Amino acid sequence: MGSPLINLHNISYQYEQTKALIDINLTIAEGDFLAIIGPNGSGKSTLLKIILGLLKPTSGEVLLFGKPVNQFKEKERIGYVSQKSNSFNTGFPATVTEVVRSGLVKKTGLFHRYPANVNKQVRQALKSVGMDEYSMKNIGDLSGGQQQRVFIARALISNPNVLILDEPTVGVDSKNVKSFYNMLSHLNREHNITIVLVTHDVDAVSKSISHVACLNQRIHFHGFKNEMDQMSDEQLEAWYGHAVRKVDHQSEVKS
Ligand SMILES: Nc1ncnc2c1ncn2[C@@H]1O[C@H](COP(=O)(O)OP(=O)(O)OP(=O)(O)O)[C@@H](O)[C@H]1O
Repeated sequence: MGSPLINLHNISYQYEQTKALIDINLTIAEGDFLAIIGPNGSGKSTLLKIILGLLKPTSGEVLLFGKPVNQFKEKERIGYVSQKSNSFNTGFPATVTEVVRSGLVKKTGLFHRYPANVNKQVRQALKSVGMDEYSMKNIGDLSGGQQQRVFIARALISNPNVLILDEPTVGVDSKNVKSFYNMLSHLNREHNITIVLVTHDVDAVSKSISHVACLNQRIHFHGFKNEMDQMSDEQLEAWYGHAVRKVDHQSEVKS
């Protein structure tokens, strides 16, 4: 196991009326590709916001690279692509290059100059998501999946160690979901980027991930993805809140 990059200790979170998270303990290590899965309203987005320091837990502690989240200053080490990235105003006349370059703003500040090698950095980021041929296109002229790749390139331009994605395949048509997850797998394996994502595509994502966390207010399972198959029906029911039936897609295809 790689060194721990994100540690959550006894995290709980309460919105005014709703208990969203209860006593979450989770360690994400260098090199992990973790999918957080769970039914609607199970606290997935809340958990990501707590990791990113956008919400302060009601109780518990978050450590990023060994430091408490409020003392962690190297924000560029964690890239984030929110669920709403591709609801960006696509009528806005920005090229793919401009969108990716804007990922450096948090590093340079609004009124600072971009570094001299910015064009090379943009090219590398676009290449790593398979979009280098689209650099001069208008972002509004791309498909949902292509736009999402550009937003990932924007997150990658500051060379993060960790990439956090909230439902990145919303807006990606089903035939492109597989190649989208292959691209994330490539970033994880070849560029050594630790990936944490929230998704509902349990089946499509399962070929790419190393770990899975099943969340429904509490963590009902966290471990290697092949161990998830050993969850008992009782554990599955407790997780989902109602009876669930396991479907083996492999045997469905064979029979
Ligand atoms: N800003 C908020 N104010 C009050 N309650 C909220 C707020 N955001 C989320 N909640 C509630 O907290 C719970 C967890 O919500 P969260 O968005 O984290 O779930 P989720 O698993 O990401 O859901 P989905 O899969 O539907 O996106 C839900 O019951 C939700 O209604």
